[in-house]
Amino acid sequence: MVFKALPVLTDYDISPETGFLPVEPPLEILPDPYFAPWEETFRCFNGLLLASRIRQRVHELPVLDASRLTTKAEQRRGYLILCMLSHAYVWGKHELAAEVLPASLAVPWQKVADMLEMQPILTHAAVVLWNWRLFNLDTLATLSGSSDESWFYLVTTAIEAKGAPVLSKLLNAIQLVRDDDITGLTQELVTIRGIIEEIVVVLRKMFERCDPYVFYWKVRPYLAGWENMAEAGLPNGVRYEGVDNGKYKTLAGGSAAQSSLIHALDVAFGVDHYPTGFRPKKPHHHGHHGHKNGTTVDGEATMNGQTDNFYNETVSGRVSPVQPEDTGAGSTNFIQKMRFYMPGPHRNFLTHLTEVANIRPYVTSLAASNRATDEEVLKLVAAYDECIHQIKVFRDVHIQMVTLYIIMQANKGPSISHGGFATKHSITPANGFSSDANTGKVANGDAAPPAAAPPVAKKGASILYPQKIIFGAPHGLAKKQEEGNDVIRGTGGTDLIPFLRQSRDETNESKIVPTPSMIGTSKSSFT
Ligand code: HEM
Repeated sequence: MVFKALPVLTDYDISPETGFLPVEPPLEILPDPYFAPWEETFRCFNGLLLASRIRQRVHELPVLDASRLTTKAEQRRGYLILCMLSHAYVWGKHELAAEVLPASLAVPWQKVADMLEMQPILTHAAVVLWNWRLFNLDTLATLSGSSDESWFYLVTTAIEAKGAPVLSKLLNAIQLVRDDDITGLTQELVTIRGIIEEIVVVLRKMFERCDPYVFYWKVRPYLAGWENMAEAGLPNGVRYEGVDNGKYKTLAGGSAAQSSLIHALDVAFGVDHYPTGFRPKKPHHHGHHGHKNGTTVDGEATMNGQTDNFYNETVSGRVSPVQPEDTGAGSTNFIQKMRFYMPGPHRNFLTHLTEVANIRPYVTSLAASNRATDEEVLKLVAAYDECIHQIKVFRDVHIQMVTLYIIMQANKGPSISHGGFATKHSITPANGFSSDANTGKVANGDAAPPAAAPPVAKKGASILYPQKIIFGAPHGLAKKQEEGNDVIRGTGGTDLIPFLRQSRDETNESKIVPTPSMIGTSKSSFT
């Protein structure tokens, strides 16, 4: 039998030791003095943001040529700087959201994103993979200047580090399936289960030092992208001056849903995800399966090893390199959409992994064969199911986290009526804050810098940071609580908690021997 070659991690910018994290700590400064204007602005951008001076400073920046960032490390540093400065610029502080991003940020941001095969928007890669230093593990940058934000990123970075060794083990497991080595595969799965368990231990650390209030009101607004952001004053997204003739871009904000690590687990274990509310009922796994031989890779487009392949838009299926158009309850699952925001080589790795993933069909076919009651097969099935169970536990804990950090904070409301953010009427020359949305004059009466009359949201946008009405928006799942209606809906028709629950349930239902979900599906458990 001819097998497709297994991916070699290093071909995809992945290290067997550090996984999707770079082996060397990210650069703390760009070595070429040409980029000093960026570094100098970056060094003090938290203070500039707090003083509503960041836009002014950006207007003074020259348009630098990002092609002078020659190494990967330099490109990642440049990308981090431009992500942070651009999100600070667009969302501002006590300012209306800016609808136009000046060329000094837009042009090099697009350029460096292209070099990294990414998008010009704040991503998991920017704030988690390339934003740390080894000083008891610390971040290089935060938007809010808070230790809570550092912790939020660092816990995620630590998950990437803890999970890194799993990647080689997943490839080993795939090889062991090809070798038809049941005992070896069982051992490998037991080790993998242990690693996923450790990931969950790290995940729980989020509760220790990231205050939900600070996260929700001070950090999350800045992670937002510009998709489904009409209520925040960006109905069409953001125009990047000097890029694509200034066409509007709508891009989702940063989310750990972009973590290639979690995607790799789903792909390797054949956990499929469907658009929210569109999920085929999985048939019982015992007694039948869709593959004659789980070790064959050719022709297994969906690799879930079942007969329910009628739905072909699964996450572990192929991923288009272009941005999926439908971001809501339509045909494209949100998790799949997140691959668009990963570094190119990592995204390509997941595609390759999809093509060779064979564990689930193999285990499924054995469980349905006349060897189903052999002790070694029973052990294998148990080991596989325990891996799935740990991924499901990860999602259980994650749902609790989202409930505490988002749903509960949104329900409670801010401790100061405007949540620390200005509404349009509070931005007047009298209060001394920043620019006037309608005239483009800065608050002290001086004319705005000529390069850019502050590009702001349209007249009439009255809510800058609409946490009070948007649930879940910053990661691209805008949620709007309809008046007189208890249901929290996403503007794309999706709903935050149902989406996460479905993802958790899809995991649980991937077990060969079904067990009920640990957390009930009743809505009341989360409200
Ligand atoms: C305070 C902590 C966290 C909050 C509030 C949070 C919030 C969210 C939200 C709102 C979503 C829905 C999709 C979106 O809007 O992006 C999501 C998805 C997701 N998050 Fe988190 N997250 C947190 C921490 C983490 C961490 C540390 C990880 C680890 C990698 C993680 C991994 C994921 C994944 C993989 C998804 C996709 C859904 C799934 O696979 O089931 N999250 N998160």
